[in-house]
Amino acid sequence: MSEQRLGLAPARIAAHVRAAVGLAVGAAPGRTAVLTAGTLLTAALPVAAALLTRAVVDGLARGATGTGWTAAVGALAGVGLLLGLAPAVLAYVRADVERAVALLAKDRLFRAVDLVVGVARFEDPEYLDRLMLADESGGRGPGQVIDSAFGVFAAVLTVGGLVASLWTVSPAVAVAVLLSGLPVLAAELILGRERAWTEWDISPAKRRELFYRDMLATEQAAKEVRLFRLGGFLRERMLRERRTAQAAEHTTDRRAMLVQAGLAAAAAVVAGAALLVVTAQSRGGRHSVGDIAMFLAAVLGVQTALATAATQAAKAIQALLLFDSYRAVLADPPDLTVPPVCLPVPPLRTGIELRDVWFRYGPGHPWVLRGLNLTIPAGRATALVGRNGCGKSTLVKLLCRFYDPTRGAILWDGVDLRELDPADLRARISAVFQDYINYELSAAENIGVGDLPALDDRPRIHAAADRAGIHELLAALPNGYDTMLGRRFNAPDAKGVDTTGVNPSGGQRQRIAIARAFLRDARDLVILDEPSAGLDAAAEHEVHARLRAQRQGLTSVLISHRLNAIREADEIVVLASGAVSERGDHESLLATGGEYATLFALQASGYQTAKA
Ligand SMILES: Nc1ncnc2c1ncn2[C@@H]1O[C@H](COP(=O)(O)OP(=O)(O)OP(=O)(O)O)[C@@H](O)[C@H]1O
Repeated sequence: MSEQRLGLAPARIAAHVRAAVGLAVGAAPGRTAVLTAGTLLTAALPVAAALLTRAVVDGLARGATGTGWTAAVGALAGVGLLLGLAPAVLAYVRADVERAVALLAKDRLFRAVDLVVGVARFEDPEYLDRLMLADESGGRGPGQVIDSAFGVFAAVLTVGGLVASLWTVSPAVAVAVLLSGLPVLAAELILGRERAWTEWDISPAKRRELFYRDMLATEQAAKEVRLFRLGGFLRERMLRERRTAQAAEHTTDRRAMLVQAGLAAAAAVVAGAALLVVTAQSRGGRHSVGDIAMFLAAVLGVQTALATAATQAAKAIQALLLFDSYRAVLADPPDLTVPPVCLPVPPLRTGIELRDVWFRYGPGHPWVLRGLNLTIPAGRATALVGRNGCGKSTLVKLLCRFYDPTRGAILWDGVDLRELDPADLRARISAVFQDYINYELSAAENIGVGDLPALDDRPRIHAAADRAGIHELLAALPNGYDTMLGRRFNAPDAKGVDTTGVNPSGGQRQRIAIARAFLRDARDLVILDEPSAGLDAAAEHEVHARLRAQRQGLTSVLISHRLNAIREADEIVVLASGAVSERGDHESLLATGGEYATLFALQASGYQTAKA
């Protein structure tokens, strides 16, 4: 990923800082103000301590014990108290601001993700890497940027104050001590950038590690992992990714340690030399004891503050570079073009036309559809059949505008899908996809997510479940429709007692997915991509009877490898080599004696052999 490395143009940094401050102010304005004031106050404390130390020590040397001196002692004690209290209080406020910022950042990030129109972006490893970094840095990044910016600001104030105090003792020493801190600052900035690059570089390894981890510890994979004895293999792969990430981190840490140790030694030499110079001068009576005491406190303070400024600046740079991923995801251009003003999506009247549609999943991918021409007439059932991989599901994904055709067009009553609002278009479609989702939610929610406004509408949910032939089973679950489907999480029952969920069978899950689609009734287009593959023969018959009733008057696209299930479709379309190879109703296709007739005869003979 190194070619993707992020730059550090000042204008970009300024924009990121503004965005981070905007996030903090938006998330927690009052607490951000408290944090700002507190940080500035804390920055002034070391300077006050150094000046007060001089006053107290000089007073002592003069034998002064009056109210002025006592006040200075009291003030020094007060500053000491504040210096002790401030870190704890500021840490508390800072953590609070960071939590608020993390929440707002996550909200904004996943709103942006939700605005992605198609699905290709979720198949793009670069985007997924960036999203992972954005999620991580969006949470801690803005807080860290602000925190570090404050840290740098506070340290610069401290350094300024202390250097001014040093100047009164020895301008040359003040300049030398200040200059000795500059290499530290430069080195830390470079190290901060390297750390960000390292995080960027290891993000693919981290994502792969997460994948192996999921394989090792999720129910879906547990069966195959055990049967194939994959535990050791997957664990080794997971650790390999971890080792790769750790090796990169180790290299960066070692470089940081060497640079920091070298610079710390140089700073100590400068401090020692300065001390020699000033003590030599004080022998000549040029400096008071208080000057020396303040000088010692100031040299130490300047070096500590410079080191802090450098560390904070490095953290800020690191956070800014990672924050870049966050802002990049937020600013991503649309994946599919949507016109600024979309045409409304009217109810389907004549039909959907695929006109010379060519499609492949990317420039390096083979063509899936090659000049496909097809009309899906309104109010009729169209079945798509064809061998594995011939493009049936791809066609369905294009109808939902999850991708755009690479060439050609898809027209909804004559209007190109690209002219329509994708959300409006999808609101007119009901679908059971081949790879439907099993939500780790309650039974009612598993159906209700098909039409969110109906999430709490139990009569409608029950009716949809009934039509999918699953109502009785769901009603009889331990907590009825409130039973959790899936066993990953506990779910409290009506009395608040934690209960584990249930695991429906494959066919039952399929009926639940069908119920979800039924809940979206009154849609213009119903897509059923292999809706009955997991059902037994009796269930298949029953569900298809219900599907036919559901489809009546609606436009439907039905995909199935069980040709018996789609023989009653108004039109059967056979896809081969990315185009339509045959079309007609069941009888006419059988009469033609082509691919469909061959496949149908094969399946029928299979049933007859099984019967015999
Ligand atoms: N997201 C994707 N990225 C890249 N290639 C894909 C993607 N989805 C499908 N393909 C490829 O596109 C081709 C068509 O796949 P598609 O799923 O449309 O076939 P299908 O006719 O539905 O097959 P099946 O009968 O097995 O379900 C296949 O070669 C497949 O490998």
